[in-house]
Amino acid sequence: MATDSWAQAVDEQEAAAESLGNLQLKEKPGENGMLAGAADFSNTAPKPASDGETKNAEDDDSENKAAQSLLNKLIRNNLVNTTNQVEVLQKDPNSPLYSVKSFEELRLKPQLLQGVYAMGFNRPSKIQETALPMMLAEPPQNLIAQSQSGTGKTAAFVLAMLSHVDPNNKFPQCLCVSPTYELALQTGKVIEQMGKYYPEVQLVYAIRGNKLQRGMKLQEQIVIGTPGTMLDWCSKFKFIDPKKIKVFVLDEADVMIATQGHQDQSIRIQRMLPKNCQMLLFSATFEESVWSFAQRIVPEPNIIKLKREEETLDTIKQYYVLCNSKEEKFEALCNIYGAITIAQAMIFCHTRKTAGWLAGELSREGHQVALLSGEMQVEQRAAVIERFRDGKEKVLVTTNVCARGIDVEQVSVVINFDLPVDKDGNPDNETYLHRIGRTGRFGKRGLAINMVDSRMSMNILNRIQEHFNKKIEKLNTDDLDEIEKIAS
Ligand SMILES: Nc1ncnc2c1ncn2[C@@H]1O[C@H](COP(=O)(O)OP(=O)(O)OP(=O)(O)O)[C@@H](O)[C@H]1O
Repeated sequence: MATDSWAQAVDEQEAAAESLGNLQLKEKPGENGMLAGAADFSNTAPKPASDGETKNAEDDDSENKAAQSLLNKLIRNNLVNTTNQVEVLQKDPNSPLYSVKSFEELRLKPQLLQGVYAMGFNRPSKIQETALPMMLAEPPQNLIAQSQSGTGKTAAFVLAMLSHVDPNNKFPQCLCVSPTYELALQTGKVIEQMGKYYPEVQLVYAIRGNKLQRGMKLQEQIVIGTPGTMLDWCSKFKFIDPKKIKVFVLDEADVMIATQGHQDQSIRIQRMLPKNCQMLLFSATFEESVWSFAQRIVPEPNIIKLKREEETLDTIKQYYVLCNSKEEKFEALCNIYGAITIAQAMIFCHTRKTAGWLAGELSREGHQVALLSGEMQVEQRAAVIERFRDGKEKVLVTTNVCARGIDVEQVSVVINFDLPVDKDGNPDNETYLHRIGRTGRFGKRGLAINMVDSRMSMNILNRIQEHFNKKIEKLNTDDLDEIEKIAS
C-alpha cells in the first residue's frame, strides 16, 4: 500500500476490510450448487457475533478468545506439523485401535475423496490418523479431541459429517455448533470445499439475523451455527427435528465455555438428540472447565489428545539495537530494511498510538504496510490478516495486545519495536517466546530484532536473555556490513 498519504492508505485498507465483511455477510450459494442456503442476510441484519445478551467483561474476554481463534485460522494456510504422538483413551480399551496413513484406507465416498484431494490434502494429519477411523466407524463412536489450532480438527469433523449424511433425506442430519458467527462461517467454507463434488448435500447457517419463515422445515442436511439460534431452531421454531440428528459436533469448546449461556444452550440442544446420535467435541486447550463441560456433552467418549509442540529459541537469531527515541528506532528499522531483503515481517508495538505512527512512517517510506489495531472490528482485523497472509502487504504492524495468542509461524522476521511486558512492567517471557520461538524439529530459521530505547527496556531485555539463557547479540544499525551479516 505504497500511497503518499497514510490516511488514504488506511481508508483503502478499511474499504477492503468492509468489502470482505460484506462478502461474508452475504454468503451466497456455492458454485458447486451447495447452497450456503438460507444465509441470505442483509447488511442491516443485527451483527450476530456473540449470541449473548448483556455485554460484560466476561463477554469481552470471550470475544477476544473467539477473535484470536478466527485470526489464527486465517493467518495460517496450511497444517501445523507436529511430531508429538497422540494420546488415545478408548471407551473400550479392549477394542483394537485403528489408525490410517492414507485417505484411501477410510473407504470414503468417491466424491468426498475427490474433495479431500482437491483441497491439496495428501495424507491424514497426526490427529486425523486416529480420529477419522473412530469417527467413521460403525456404529459411530463418540469423541472428545484436543489439539492446538491448525492440526486438522475441522477438516476431520467436516469429513465425518459429510460421510454420515444421507443426501436423499431432505432434512437436517448433522448439527455443528460454533462459538461465533464468524467461526461458523469458516467451518461452512470448509464444508463447501470438501463437499465440492457432492452437491446433493446442502448446508444452512443457524445464526442470528438469518430469519426463516415460521412453520417451515429445513431441507438442508447440515446445519451449522451458534448455540442460541441452533437451540431456538430446534425447540422454539422447530425448523429442525432434533430426533433425526445423527451427528452433533461442538467445535471450539474452550472458546464456547467462555461465553455466558453457551454451555447451557449447548447442553440443552444435546439433551434433545437421540441416544444413538454421535457426539463429537473439539477444543484447542483442555483445562478443567473444558473437560467437565466435555463430559456433560459427550457420553462414553473416546478421547484423543495431541500435545502442543514446545517452542524454542534454538533456531532463532536474536539481536538488539540501542536507540534513544522512537524516531531513532524507526531510523534503525529503515537501515535494516535498506540492508537486507525481508520477505515479510511482523512488528510489535506497545500502544496503538505508536503502532499507528510507525505504520504511517513506514508507509511514507514506501513500504506496503498493514496495521492491526485494537479498535478494529473482528471482520476488519480478519481482512488485514488475510491480505498479509496473501502477501499483499509485506509488513504487519500490530500492538502487543491485539496480536496476543496469534500464531505467526510463517513470518521469518519479528521486530519488537517495544519489548513485551506484562501489566506490571515486567518482561513477558511467554509472549516473547510465542512471538519469536519456533517449534523445534520443524523450526525454520528465524530472525528477531529487539529495539531498546531506555535503561528500563535494556533491563527488560537482560531479564529476557537471562530467563531463556540465550544470548541476544547487539547490532549496530549504522554499519551496513554488520546488518548484512545477520541475514546470512
Ligand atoms: N490432512 C491434511 N493435509 C494437508 N492439509 C490439511 C490436512 N488437514 C487439514 N489441513 C489444512 O490445515 C489447516 C488447518 O486445518 P484445520 O482448520 O482443520 O485445523 P484445526 O485444528 O481445526 O484448526 P482451527 O481450529 O484453527 O481451524 C487448514 O488450512 C486445512 O485446510
